[in-house]
Amino acid sequence: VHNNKKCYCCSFEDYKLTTEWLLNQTSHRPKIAVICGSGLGLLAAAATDKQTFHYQDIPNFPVSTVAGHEGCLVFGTIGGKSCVFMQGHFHLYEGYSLCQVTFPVRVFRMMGVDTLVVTNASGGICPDFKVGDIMIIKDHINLPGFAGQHPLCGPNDERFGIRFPCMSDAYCKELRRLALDISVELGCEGFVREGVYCMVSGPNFETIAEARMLMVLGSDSVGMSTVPEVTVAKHCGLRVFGLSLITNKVSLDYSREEKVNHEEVLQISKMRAEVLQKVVTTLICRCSQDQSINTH
Ligand SMILES: O=P(O)(O)O[C@@H]1C[C@H](O)[C@@H](CO)O1
Ligand SMILES: Nc1nc2[nH]cnc2c(=O)[nH]1
Repeated sequence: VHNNKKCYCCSFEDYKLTTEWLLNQTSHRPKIAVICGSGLGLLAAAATDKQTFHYQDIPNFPVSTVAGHEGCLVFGTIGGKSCVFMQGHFHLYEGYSLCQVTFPVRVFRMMGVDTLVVTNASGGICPDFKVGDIMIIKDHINLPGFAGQHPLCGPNDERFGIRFPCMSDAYCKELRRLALDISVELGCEGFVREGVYCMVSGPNFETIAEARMLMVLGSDSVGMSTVPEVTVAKHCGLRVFGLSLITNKVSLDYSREEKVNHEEVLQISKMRAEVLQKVVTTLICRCSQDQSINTH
C-alpha cells in the first residue's frame, strides 16, 4: 500500500523469498546472468556443472507461454565463472505486468549478479541489415515507456535504485568493444553489426507505416522484449551487454510480398544459436570480473 493506494507491484519480500529459495537450492553463486531470447536457449549449453529449475517450480516466477522459450533457469559454470541462464523470458503481450516481466532481474541482483547479458530476436529495419546478422545493442528506444508502460513506474524502492536513473550509458561500452574483438577472432565479423533496438509491446508484427515510423525514429531493429529488463537492471546498478539476432527484414515497402511469422524467427534463431553461443561464452570467459555493483 502506497499513499493509501493499493500497489500491484512485486514487493521487496517477494524478491527476497525467491532469492532465498534459490540460494537454498543451489550452491552456485552467479555473477553473470544471461537472458536467452526466442529460440536461443542453447546459449546455456556450454556451461558445465549445470543445475536446472523449471520456472513453475520457482516461487513467484512467471512461466513461459511462448514457443521457443523453454522456461528453465539454468545455473552453471563457464571459464570458471558462475553464471545463471534464463532459457526463455517474459513479455508484456503474454499478459504479464512489467513488474513480472522484470522480476528475475532483481532476484539476480539480490543473488549477487553484477553483469546482465540480454539476447533477443528482432526484425531488421536498417536497410544494410541482413537476415542472420547479429546486432550488438548500442542503445534502445523504450516505446511502451513513452506511453507509461514502464517497469519503474510506481513507488520507487530505494533498496534497488534511485528514482530517476540515468540511461545514457545503458549498454556497457567496454563489453561492446570486447564483443567486436571477439567477433573478429571467431571470423564472424562479417555479420556482426551495432545498432539501436526499439521495443514495441507486440504481439502483432509491424504495419508498414509503423515500420517506417520506427526507422525515422532511429531504430535499427524492432522487437517485443529486453528493454524493461535492461531498464530494471540499470536501475539496480548492473552492467549490461546485449545481442539481438536479426531474424527477418521488416517490410518498409508496400510492394514487398514476404510475410514475417514466428516459425521463421525460430528457424533463424536455431541457425545462428551456435555462433551466438560462442560469442557469449567467449565474452563471459574474457570479461573482467572486477565489476563492483553500482549501489545507490
Ligand atoms: O523474446 P524475444 O524478444 O527474443 O522474441 C521475439 C519477440 C517475440 O516474442 C517473438 C516474435 O517472433 O520473437
Ligand atoms: N516487433 C517485432 N518483433 C520481432 N521479433 C522478431 N522479428 C520481429 C519483428 O519483425 N518485429
